[in-house]
Amino acid sequence: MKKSDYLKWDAYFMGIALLSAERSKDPHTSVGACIVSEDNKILSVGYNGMPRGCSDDEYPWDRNSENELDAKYLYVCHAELNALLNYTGTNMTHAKIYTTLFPCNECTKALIQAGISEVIYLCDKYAETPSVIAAKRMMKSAGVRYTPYHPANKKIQLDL
Ligand SMILES: O=c1ccn([C@H]2C[C@H](O)[C@@H](COP(=O)(O)O)O2)c(=O)[nH]1
Ligand SMILES: [Zn+2]
Repeated sequence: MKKSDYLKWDAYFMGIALLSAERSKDPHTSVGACIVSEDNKILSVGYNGMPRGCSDDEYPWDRNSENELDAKYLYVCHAELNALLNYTGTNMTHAKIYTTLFPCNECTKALIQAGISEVIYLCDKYAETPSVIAAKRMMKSAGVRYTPYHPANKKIQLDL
């Protein structure tokens, strides 16, 4: 008889998003994303980080700074956008994205334009912000479903 405690698709893909988030250098919020085709093939992954050529050590990771130029927000490339940009194929129509944080309005615009049809998210801690409210509005208009991830109550320990 086959084993029954194998990793189900949703947990597998959210697990990959969580593992990708571990690559982030953001000390406050690490985000990971995994884009999956409708037939459950992984198309791309991403995490939030500084753009290529912009050193993690030189650019700021602060949240609040008197000068906007000394905070991370103007520079950091979001996980969902990185996942889109890391895709080397040609067709994302009907693909899903698993993300550890609900996408902001800017990522949402790009996800919609790329043809993503569903967003599965782990955390929605910025739900009350205009960015996420606008993101949900656009997703509704564009027919992009957004679904909270239902925890599988499965613990995986990786000894790396
Ligand atoms: O759609 C999103 C929204 C945010 N992020 C990243 C951008 C930042 O690195 C963090 C948010 O930092 P806070 O300190 O929690 O404000 O999350 C993202 O990747 N995708
Ligand atoms: Zn974003």
